[in-house]
Amino acid sequence: MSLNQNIINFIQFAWQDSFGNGDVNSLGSNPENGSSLAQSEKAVEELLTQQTPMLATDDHLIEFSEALRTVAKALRGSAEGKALAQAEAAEWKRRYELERSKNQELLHKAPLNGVCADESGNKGMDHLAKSPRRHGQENGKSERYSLERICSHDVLQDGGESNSPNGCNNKLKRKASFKLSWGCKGQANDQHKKEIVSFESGNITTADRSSKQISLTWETNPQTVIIFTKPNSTSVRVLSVEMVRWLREHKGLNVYVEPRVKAELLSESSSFDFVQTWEDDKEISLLHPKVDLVITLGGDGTVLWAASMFKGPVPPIVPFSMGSLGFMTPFHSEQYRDCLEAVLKGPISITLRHRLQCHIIRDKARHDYETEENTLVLNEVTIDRGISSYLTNLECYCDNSFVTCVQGDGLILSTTSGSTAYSLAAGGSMVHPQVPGILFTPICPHSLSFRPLILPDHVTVRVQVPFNSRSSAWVSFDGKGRKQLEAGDALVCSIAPWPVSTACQVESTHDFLRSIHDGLHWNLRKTQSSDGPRDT
Ligand SMILES: NC(=O)c1ccc[n+]([C@@H]2O[C@H](COP(=O)([O-])OP(=O)(O)OC[C@H]3O[C@@H](n4cnc5c(N)ncnc54)[C@H](O)[C@@H]3O)[C@@H](O)[C@H]2O)c1
Ligand SMILES: Nc1ncnc2c1ncn2[C@@H]1O[C@H](COP(=O)(O)OP(=O)(O)OP(=O)(O)O)[C@@H](O)[C@H]1O
Repeated sequence: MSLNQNIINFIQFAWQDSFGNGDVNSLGSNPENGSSLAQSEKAVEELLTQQTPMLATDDHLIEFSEALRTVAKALRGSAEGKALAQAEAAEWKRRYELERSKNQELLHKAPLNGVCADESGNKGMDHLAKSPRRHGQENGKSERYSLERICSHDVLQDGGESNSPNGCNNKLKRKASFKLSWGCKGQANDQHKKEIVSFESGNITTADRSSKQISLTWETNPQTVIIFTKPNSTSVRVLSVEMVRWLREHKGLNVYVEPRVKAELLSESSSFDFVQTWEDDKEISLLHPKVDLVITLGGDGTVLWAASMFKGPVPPIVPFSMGSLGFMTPFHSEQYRDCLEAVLKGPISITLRHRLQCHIIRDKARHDYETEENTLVLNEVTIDRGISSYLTNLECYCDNSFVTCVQGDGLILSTTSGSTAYSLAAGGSMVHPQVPGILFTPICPHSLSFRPLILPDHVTVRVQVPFNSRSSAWVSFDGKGRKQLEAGDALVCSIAPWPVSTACQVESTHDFLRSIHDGLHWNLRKTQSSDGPRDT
């Protein structure tokens, strides 16, 4: 094959892979393609090195070779990603086949063990009877019970009498207990740990695992509160003066406020010099261990603001509504005394709101230490086209699986708390804030079939601006702190280990429904009158 032919082949492969039919398997699963691509890429490199030195003025050639290098880099990245995903898929397939053949084997042996079919003639899970085994054995280190095995189909067979409804005397007594293990990210070094739950009777129920209404009970009295207030609002300013005084004089609490608010309070009266504040945002992140409660006076934006001040754990927030909408602010400011009395006494219902931790990885960063700091969001992280008039082109991956390519105005990765904010406006579902998950909502996708997704809470989502993108993209965090994403840069996002707990007026579900009824007038319609045509 001539070198020129090689270049043509290479460009064809590059074109197909980058802009072609979107078939993830097309390149990696065809070894011929892979090797021809590699040969062509090599040949192009050879050609480029064999070229007589180019004149500095030969701009087209320089541009062309740069473009080829970029394409080669993108191709290599994409092929590596695909290979990884395929290896993982192959491993799962192997495990599945192994499990299936083991089950088949047991199925054949089962009649000899006295296991019978159910009424439908099928053999349920119970036919996977094995030799007697005690629960204690599951704690052993044998490979069979390694934590990777997430469920046990095993049945204890201890020689007792059967109570089988179909009269089959199969000596099965009860199922074996087992454990399920969850991978979870630890705080230290982000190491993966396992959370293990035992199922004593061998029955999986969600009753103990589901996220229930959470109640907070103080074990010692709260002593320190921090108040965040919406700026430039006279009503907020008036209330903050009154509330700080009441908290000190009637409740004997230590009060922290923002430096701006301390100046406002001192301008009212010098008697407010007991109020504490901080110098810079770094200092406030150290306040967490001292503060028992956060109070916000404003709208949802003030709750977002308060949460953003805590880059790690966040004390419980009591949000007073002094804005127009107030999805996350159930408390009425007029009754602040009663509300705070109840909260300080406890117990209180809380909504545990998950946050997303977002991290930008720059293509030009060569070392781990060059990565940027994590940003935590309570509502969402948005990747959009900013001032560019081109479509955004965003490649999205969920763990190592390719999700899709977003071509449109952008993408919202939202928490369930944020599901009623920007994500809702872009067509995403409204989700109860205690449902753990990540909403994947496109903004004006240029495609008829791009419906929003909800992903489970354990995944890591990666959104990458491809090398062939016409423009850069912009990221914003809860509507703030815009950052540019250049071609090759990626945003990586997962559920953060530090949720935000907000106090409920009644309880989580009641408050959520109230906010969608009162705030959005959800499904408000005049009731149809009873007169008129009826089914006969
Ligand atoms: N098209 C849109 O709907 C759109 C566009 C940009 C930003 N936003 C939202 O605004 C948020 C920032 O809020 P802000 O107050 O700082 O800005 P803001 O002052 O521009 O207010 C945005 C509006 O969104 C409401 N809001 C915020 N969080 C909400 C939530 N979880 N559920 C329901 N409504 C919510 C606020 O009450 C406010 O009315 C962003 O996180 C984003 O979700 C929405
Ligand atoms: N303590 C604060 N310091 C600086 N900015 C703040 C603070 N609290 C709120 N903000 C900002 O002020 C803006 C408006 O706040 P907020 O949403 O609470 O009030 P609102 O707009 O009147 O309420 P609503 O959105 O319900 O109508 C938001 O952009 C928010 O980020």
